[in-house]
Amino acid sequence: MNYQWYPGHMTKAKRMMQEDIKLIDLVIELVDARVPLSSRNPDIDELGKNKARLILLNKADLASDECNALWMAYFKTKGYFTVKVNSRNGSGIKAVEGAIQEACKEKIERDRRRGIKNRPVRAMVVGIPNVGKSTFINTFAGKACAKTGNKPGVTKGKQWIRLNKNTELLDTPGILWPKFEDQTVGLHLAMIGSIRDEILNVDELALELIKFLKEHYQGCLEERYGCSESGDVVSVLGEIAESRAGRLKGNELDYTKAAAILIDDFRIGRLGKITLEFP
Ligand SMILES: Nc1nc2c(ncn2[C@@H]2O[C@H](COP(=O)(O)OP(=O)(O)OP(=O)(O)O)[C@@H](O)[C@H]2O)c(=O)[nH]1
Repeated sequence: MNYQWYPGHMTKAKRMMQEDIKLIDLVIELVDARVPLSSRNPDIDELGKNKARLILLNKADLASDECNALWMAYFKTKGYFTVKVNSRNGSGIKAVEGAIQEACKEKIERDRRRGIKNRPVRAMVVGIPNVGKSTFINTFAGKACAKTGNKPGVTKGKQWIRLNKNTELLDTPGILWPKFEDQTVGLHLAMIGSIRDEILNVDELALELIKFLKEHYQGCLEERYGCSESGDVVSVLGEIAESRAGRLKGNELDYTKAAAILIDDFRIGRLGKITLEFP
């Protein structure tokens, strides 16, 4: 689902997050491994202060392995526990359990000192639209997905998923709005598909993507479309149109269709594992 954010939506989302965050020990923040900076929400550090934090580089299957490693190291230096995952097929998911325990070590230790035994860690998943929150929750909860029902003393209507004897997860993720002010951020979010396509100029997006790929992932357009990559961005798009999009009336090249094909191929990983941002 795609969202359009208005000030009212943002205020409401923030209020809901503030409510939910009171109930938990750990914030599990999903970012898109292809755009780890742009897919972070500007307010999450403030909202999640005093909480244990875990960052998941989701959709790691679509991002460059080398960049995934660099981003993991980057977030580590910033003091976050980080795991790369593919929520769709479950790879990396096992490591999340260990990371949760690591990230909540202090809390577990504190409980132990106070003589509190077996109080599970409570966590919630947060992230911008389309980053994979529901997919992650479903995969992570897996078959063990036994909803615990409303708990007395906890806000009415909250459902907790008991993951194991140590961990409970709020079943509804916190939806965070993305940053908008920065043009590059907008562009990157558009490329990965987290901004409504109706409000985008797909041709422009495709030209920007071609420019980026020519510079950082040489050969990937050639491999996919058999185009030369040596010309300017418009002529590369023209070559893609030539080979993939068919002709318009009057024998004109269909640039818009070519642009849509290119963007789609990128989003589902047909151009290879591509990261758009570097630490
Ligand atoms: N390749 C790949 N696709 C993923 C992964 N995780 C989620 N997806 C896909 O990304 C899309 C969005 O996933 P959702 O789980 O609906 O994302 P969400 O964050 O809950 O989205 P909203 O409900 O819009 O907030 C779906 O098409 C998923 O199949 C992943 O790790 N790898």
